[in-house]
Amino acid sequence: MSSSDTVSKGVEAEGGERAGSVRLDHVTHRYGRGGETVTAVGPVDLTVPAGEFLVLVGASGCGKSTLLRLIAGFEQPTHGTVRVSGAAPRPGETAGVVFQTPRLFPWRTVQGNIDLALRYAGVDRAQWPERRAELLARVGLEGTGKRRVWEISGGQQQRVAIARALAAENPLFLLDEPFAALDALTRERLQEDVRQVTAETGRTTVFVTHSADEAVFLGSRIVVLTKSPGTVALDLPITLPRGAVDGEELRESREFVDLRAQVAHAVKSAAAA
Ligand SMILES: Nc1ncnc2c1ncn2[C@@H]1O[C@H](COP(=O)(O)OP(=O)(O)OP(=O)(O)O)[C@@H](O)[C@H]1O
Repeated sequence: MSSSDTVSKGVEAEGGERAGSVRLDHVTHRYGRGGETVTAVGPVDLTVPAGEFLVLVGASGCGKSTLLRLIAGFEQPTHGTVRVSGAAPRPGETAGVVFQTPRLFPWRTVQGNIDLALRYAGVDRAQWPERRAELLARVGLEGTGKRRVWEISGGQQQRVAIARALAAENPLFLLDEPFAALDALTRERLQEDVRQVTAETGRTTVFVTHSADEAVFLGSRIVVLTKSPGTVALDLPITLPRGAVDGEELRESREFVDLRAQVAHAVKSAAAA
């Protein structure tokens, strides 16, 4: 692992907060103005310590993406405050973000997409080849740099999106249902990759999903939201082993199966309440 990989370990940010920590104080978000408004989330109080892998789970429309967008700084809370590393989040700077679809530049090559992210992150051009190779290797895409985006599969495109989000080395990594459109096998493979990447780099991660299985496999903590406007229905630490593990073995373990059932039940109850 290169020194640049350990992005958040021991780094202090504003106000003595550790880089990558997230804090939501009494956050509510309402879309629209005047007569037509939708309260999407809140009130939510949530503290995510640096290095944690938090998974937000809940029924469709409960406000998961809205919470993620608030943490990324894409939206401002209607009430309350959001802090990342002790400061207000800045869109495009605070976090690496991966969306449900890869959102790559289709006319560029794989490496062209990565290079754009490196440029945006202010990485010295002389370092691009090394950093690019490192990022592509990290997501298992060695040797694909010169291919066009349309010449690689959907799963590979999402790997490029992950590499791009890691390029800036921010201590916070946000993923909004990144594997929802992929087949089951690719999805499981990418889950293992994300689990490994985040464990190795120590990044704080907030991951949105509908899937109890995905949540338990990935998270060191799971927050289940109530139906809209989403509030915290369940806040559950996950104590499964986090290092290098055999994914299949983990999924078959008694503890995993029990936790998955507990989370699935909580999601169902929260949606019905
Ligand atoms: N830009 C917007 N303008 C108005 N309402 C919005 C907007 N974005 C989301 N909403 C509404 O806010 C609520 C929460 O939406 P959000 O997308 O955060 O939920 P979600 O849990 O991520 O849903 P899904 O799992 O279906 O993606 C929903 O009622 C949705 O219709």
